[in-house]
Amino acid sequence: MQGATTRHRPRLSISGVCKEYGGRQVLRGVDLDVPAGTLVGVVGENGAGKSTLLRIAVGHLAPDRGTVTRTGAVGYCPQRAVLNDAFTVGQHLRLFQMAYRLATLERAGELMELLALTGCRRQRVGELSGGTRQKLNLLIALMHDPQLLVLDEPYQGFDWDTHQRFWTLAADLRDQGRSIIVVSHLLHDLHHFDAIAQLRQGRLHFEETNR
Ligand SMILES: Nc1ncnc2c1ncn2[C@@H]1O[C@H](COP(=O)(O)OP(=O)(O)OP(=O)(O)O)[C@@H](O)[C@H]1O
Repeated sequence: MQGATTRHRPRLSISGVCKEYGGRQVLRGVDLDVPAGTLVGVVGENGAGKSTLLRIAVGHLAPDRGTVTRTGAVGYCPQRAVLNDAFTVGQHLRLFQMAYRLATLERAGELMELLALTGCRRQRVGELSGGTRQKLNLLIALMHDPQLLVLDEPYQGFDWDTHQRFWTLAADLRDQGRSIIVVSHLLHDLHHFDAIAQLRQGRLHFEETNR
């Protein structure tokens, strides 16, 4: 949260970030600090620049100006899942186990249970429903238990029970001290956030919530 507490050193600190595409300015000086134990919502109209901001936050895209500082491991759930249709769910888990250098898939197994994915382990990703693909996309972002979670509309296509379980999980992770950013379009989800950052005309406008 901008101007928020200095209790904790922010896990993510974005300062004066600007980005344009082909002469069109999308971000015009964005500042955002996300301390440990904070769940921040980023909202805004379609095309406001939310995904652009998150891609810059995780280092997938370079800003034209401004700085981004991150500490600790990052878990990024992109808006569009980057999965290989020919591989099974289990093969994805083993691939990311190597990429994250995890000794075991214990945490992935817990998340599989929580997201009701356990029965899909042997299925090829190309055969999964949209919501189930999205569960795997989220699981891959969380399976290494990162300190900073950057989640771009992570519950697209989730059924209501899974949607509710996602918010319980997000609150637990926040309470354990993780820093979490979630892009959301759903008005009925805004009460879950500690702060809401609205992206308007290339700048973030902050609202505290009653949480
Ligand atoms: N690689 C790119 N090249 C050119 N323009 C882009 C590129 N990526 C995004 N844009 C444009 O930048 C603007 C912001 O896009 P972005 O995807 O960040 O918005 P968003 O707020 O996440 O939108 P949505 O709510 O629809 O997901 C849009 O006008 C989009 O067309």
